[in-house]
Amino acid sequence: MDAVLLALALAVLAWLLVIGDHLRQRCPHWHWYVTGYPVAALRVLFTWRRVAILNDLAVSKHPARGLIGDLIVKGDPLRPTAPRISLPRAHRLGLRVVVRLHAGQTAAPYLKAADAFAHAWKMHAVRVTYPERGVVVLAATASDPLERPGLISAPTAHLAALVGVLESGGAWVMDLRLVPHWLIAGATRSGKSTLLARLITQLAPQDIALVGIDCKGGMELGLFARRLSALTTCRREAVAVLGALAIEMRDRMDECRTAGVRSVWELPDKLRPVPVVVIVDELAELYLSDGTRESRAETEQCSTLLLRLAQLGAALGMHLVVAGQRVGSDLGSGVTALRAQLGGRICHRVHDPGTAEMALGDLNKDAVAVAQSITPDEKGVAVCTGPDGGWSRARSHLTTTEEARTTADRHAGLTPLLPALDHALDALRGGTP
Ligand SMILES: Nc1ncnc2c1ncn2[C@@H]1O[C@H](COP(=O)(O)OP(=O)(O)OP(=O)(O)O)[C@@H](O)[C@H]1O
Repeated sequence: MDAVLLALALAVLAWLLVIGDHLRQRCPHWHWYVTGYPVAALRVLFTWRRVAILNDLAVSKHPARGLIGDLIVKGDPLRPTAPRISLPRAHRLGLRVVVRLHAGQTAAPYLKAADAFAHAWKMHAVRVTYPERGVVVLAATASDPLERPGLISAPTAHLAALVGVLESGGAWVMDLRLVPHWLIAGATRSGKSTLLARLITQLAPQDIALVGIDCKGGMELGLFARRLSALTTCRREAVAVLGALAIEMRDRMDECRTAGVRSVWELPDKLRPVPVVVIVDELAELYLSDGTRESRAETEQCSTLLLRLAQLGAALGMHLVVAGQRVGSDLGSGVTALRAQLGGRICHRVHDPGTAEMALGDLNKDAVAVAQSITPDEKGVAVCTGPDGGWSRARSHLTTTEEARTTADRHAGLTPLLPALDHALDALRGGTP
């Protein structure tokens, strides 16, 4: 009987070796379950104590000093006990271990040891989370799931955009009903415009007015002009359009007050005004002043109007998606105040630590470190926040400019008219108001 079992095991092993490569390429998840996970799980179990001791996670049940005859002996206690861990449980992309902390231990040394875990277990990365006091979860991924992310689908909802894949393999959705305003940071060539293009392709078929503020002369958002209800290409125009939007907000407030409701979402469908999503590309252009009085006045107006939009817009169906290379506090206190109102954060690779700190620092210090470790090769990779306050690495779906423009053109007929914005722009450009 034993001989039969041994022969069977050898046959399965041989079969796995033969189809190993094929399985790895065609079904990486199955390859991981069958060959990677058992080895990695054993590695975790066998190395846990040593890794825990090396990283000061093990403690001794005995005091650090003892009595030998009449002598008190002090020193590092021998045989420290590692915290208890669960059996590693496999998931699609790696494994997960639950650690029960020793009494008085916090998650901080585990966060510091994340790289050591990944090294000892030969995994791509280990993420440490602490769902409750006394418990830490170590989620290890075998390879970078964002290296070659597949296309993923998710149920569509109004004002929600499926923009990419999360590190967990789930859908990365920017849902503006759940998180009304977003900040997207990233150095040049990090993937901001691709993400905005993806966002626009996802919102274009919906009953939404899109307003573009692109002070790079409209080079980026101009491609989608046919689906935009208004497009501004310089700061003066931005001030005019933001001013018109502030008036629109006041009108919406009046409508809500008259109907006795607290937000436009409580209005009957017939009366509900169309949601407006204002997309700003290169935020710094709105805040940088050349020192002249006119320019300073414009930046102050922009700052105040954007802040008002972010503060009051959510209940009035007005949303803000702001992208920029630099969003550091050096741009002025207005940017810091605006950031506090932008609940959704996305940080691609950045040049300066100040921008990563500005994008994620007030939410999670670990997220800042992960954002700073994104390399120039990882285009479209970002750290993003979720509606539950958590964060994750993610990668946007590569959307070519051509694809985004074609989609915007295809849905040009859905572009809602916002006459107040047109009038403001016409008045500024010297056209007929
Ligand atoms: N998710 C992605 N997957 C693969 N490649 C991507 C992804 N996102 C962006 N890229 C590639 O990275 C390059 C730069 O992207 P993009 O133009 O979006 O960067 P950017 O941050 O907007 O740069 P800039 O500030 O200079 O406009 C492009 O060639 C694009 O094809």
